[in-house]
Amino acid sequence: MFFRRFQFSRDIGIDLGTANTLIFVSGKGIVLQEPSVVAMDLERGVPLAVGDEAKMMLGRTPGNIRAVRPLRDGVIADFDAAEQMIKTFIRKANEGRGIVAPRLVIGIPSGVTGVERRAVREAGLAGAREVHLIDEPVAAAIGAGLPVTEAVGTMIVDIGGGTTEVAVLSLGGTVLSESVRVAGDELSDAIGVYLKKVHNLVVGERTAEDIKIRIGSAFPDDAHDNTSMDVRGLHLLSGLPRTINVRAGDIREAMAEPLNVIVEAVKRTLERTPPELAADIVDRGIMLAGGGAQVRGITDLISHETGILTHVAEDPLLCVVNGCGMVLEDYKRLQRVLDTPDFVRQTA
Ligand SMILES: Nc1ncnc2c1ncn2[C@@H]1O[C@H](COP(=O)(O)OP(=O)(O)OP(=O)(O)O)[C@@H](O)[C@H]1O
Repeated sequence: MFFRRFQFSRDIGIDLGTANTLIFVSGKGIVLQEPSVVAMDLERGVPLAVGDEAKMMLGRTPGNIRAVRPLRDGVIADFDAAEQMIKTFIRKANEGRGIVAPRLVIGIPSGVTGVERRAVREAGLAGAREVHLIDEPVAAAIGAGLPVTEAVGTMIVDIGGGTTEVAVLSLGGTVLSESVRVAGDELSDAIGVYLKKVHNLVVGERTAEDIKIRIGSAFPDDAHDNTSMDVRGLHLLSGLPRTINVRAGDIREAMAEPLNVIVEAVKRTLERTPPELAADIVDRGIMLAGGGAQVRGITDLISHETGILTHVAEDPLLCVVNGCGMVLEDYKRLQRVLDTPDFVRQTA
C-alpha cells in the first residue's frame, strides 16, 4: 500500500518559460519539454491544443482559433491561457492520471508581479497540495551547479526567450538582480528586421530563429564570419518567394544592438555589486544559462566587455528545471531558496 502511494504521488518541478516549459518529476527526471503555446477555441473558451501541437498552429489558425504564448517578455500576458497550460502540462507529466503531487516547485521570471504569482500558484494548486515559487535565476544557478547556499558571491546570467535575468547570489538569496526584456527572441527579431531592411525579404519567426541558431554569433571570428546560408522568404518588391544567401558576419552585426543591451545589464549589475562579492565573481567567473547562452561567441563577448571569464553551464536550456528538481530532491538543505507557500502566507 505504501509502495503504491510512493509510486503514484511524486513531487514536480516546472520551468515556466516564455519559450519553453519543462517538467521534472522526482524519481524520473525531466518528463516533458514543450513550447509554451496554447491554442484556444474562442467560441467555447477551451484549449484545443497545448505545447508542440499548438506551436504548429502559430500563424496558421482560422478565425475561431487563437494560438497564443501565455507568457511574453517575462510576464504573464494571458492569465487564462497560462492557467490552462500549467494544468494540462501537469496532467501530461502525471501521465493523465490526474493525481495530485505532494509538492510543486515552479520557476518563474523574477519580474512577475504579486498578482501574477498568485495566479501561477492557483493554477499549480490544481495539480499539487503545496506550491512553491522559485525565481528563475536562483533555480538556474542551482541547476548550473553554483554553490548558491554558501557565503560566496556568484553571478548567473539567464538568457531565455523573452527576458535576460542577471543576478548576484550569496547564502541562498538574491543580493541584487536586473531583468531586461531582451533575450533570444529579440536576437531573432533583429535578424528579421535586417533581412527586410537590407534585402527586402520577409521571413517568419521560425526562419529567423533558424538563421540565429545556424550561423548567428556574438563575437568577431573571421573563419565563421565568412560562412553563409541560403534563406527563403517573401520578396517585398516582387511579392514572390525568393532565396538569398546571407553571410554570418552580417547576421552578427544585425544582432549587435540587442546583444549590447544584454552586456550593459551585466555591466550595470557588476557596478552595483558589493566589493567582497565582486571579488568572488572575478575569481569564479560569470555563469551563463538559458537557450540564448548557446549563441556562438557570447562568452567571448561578455568576457571581452567585462574583463571577467565567462562560462556556459552544461545543458543551459535545462538549468532552471534541473534546479527545481534539485530543490525537490534535497529539500531540507535547499528549501530556504523558495518563496513562502500560499497556505503559510495566509496564516502568517
Ligand atoms: N542553439 C541555439 N543557439 C542560439 N539560440 C538558441 C539555441 N537554442 C535555443 N535558443 C534560443 O533560446 C531561447 C529560448 O531559451 P529558453 O528556453 O531558455 O527560454 P525560456 O526559459 O522559455 O524563456 P524566459 O527565460 O524568457 O522565460 C529562444 O530565443 C531560442 O531561439
